[in-house]
Amino acid sequence: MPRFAANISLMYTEWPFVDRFAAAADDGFEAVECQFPYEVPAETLARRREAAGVELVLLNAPPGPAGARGIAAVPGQETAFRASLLEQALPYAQALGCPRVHVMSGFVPDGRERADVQPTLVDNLRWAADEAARAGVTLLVEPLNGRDNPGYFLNRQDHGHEIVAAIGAANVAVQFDLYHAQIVEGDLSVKLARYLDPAHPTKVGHLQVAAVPDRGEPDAGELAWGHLFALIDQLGWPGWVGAEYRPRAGTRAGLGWFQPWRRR
Ligand SMILES: O=C(O)C(=O)[C@@H](O)CO
Ligand SMILES: [Mg+2]
Repeated sequence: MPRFAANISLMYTEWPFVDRFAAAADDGFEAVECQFPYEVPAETLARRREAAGVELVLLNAPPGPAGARGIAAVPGQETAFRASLLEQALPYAQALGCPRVHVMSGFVPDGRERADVQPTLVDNLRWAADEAARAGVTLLVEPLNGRDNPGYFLNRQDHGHEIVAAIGAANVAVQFDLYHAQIVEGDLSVKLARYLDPAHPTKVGHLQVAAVPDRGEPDAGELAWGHLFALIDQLGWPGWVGAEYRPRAGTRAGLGWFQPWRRR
């Protein structure tokens, strides 16, 4: 049965960030994920995570300068990218026992084409994969929809897998967020079956869900959640499914969808 991790950057915002591990644990989550944890010292978060008895299964590398959505595909930002990985993302992952780091590629700079900047992303991630392997971390690239993120470098699942193939490292994979994938390309059942197949040459390292179009709880909107969760189960997905949504009317009020999947 799918194992869900609460995204404590979008859920549990009624609590201060450090209290969200315990709030999620109280609701039966065995794991959480987060976006950018860097405002709180890693040691504080590690203590709070451990006290709550939940795993942290995913965090994001720093997004870069104000307004940026990552810098890994931005030519000229290589030094900043490497520093952010070595000084922030990997130390936080290690302190928190977090095995996955999502590296955001960023926006295609004005006047450039995707093809021009792709080598920057591939080179940065090849270098980063070696560093992450030493820390026992898998790096993820996530296609985001262009309606919420106009100009973002990576939008499609097949492009994510092309990037992972070009990097050619065992610890780089795609973060398959069904919310973004439905908006950009649809055909989710076929794509889940294709990319979660263990025989597929490039891997998915993490799944995420939210309703479309409102990015609320995975219990409404245009996707058939019963079908999708059963399919993820049938396909034998061994990983986590991040509940990365904005609660419509309070986190606890919206947890009805999770009750059949609670394991504690
Ligand atoms: O927006 C998403 O979807 C994510 O997974 C975030 O990590 C990007 O900030
Ligand atoms: Mg996501």
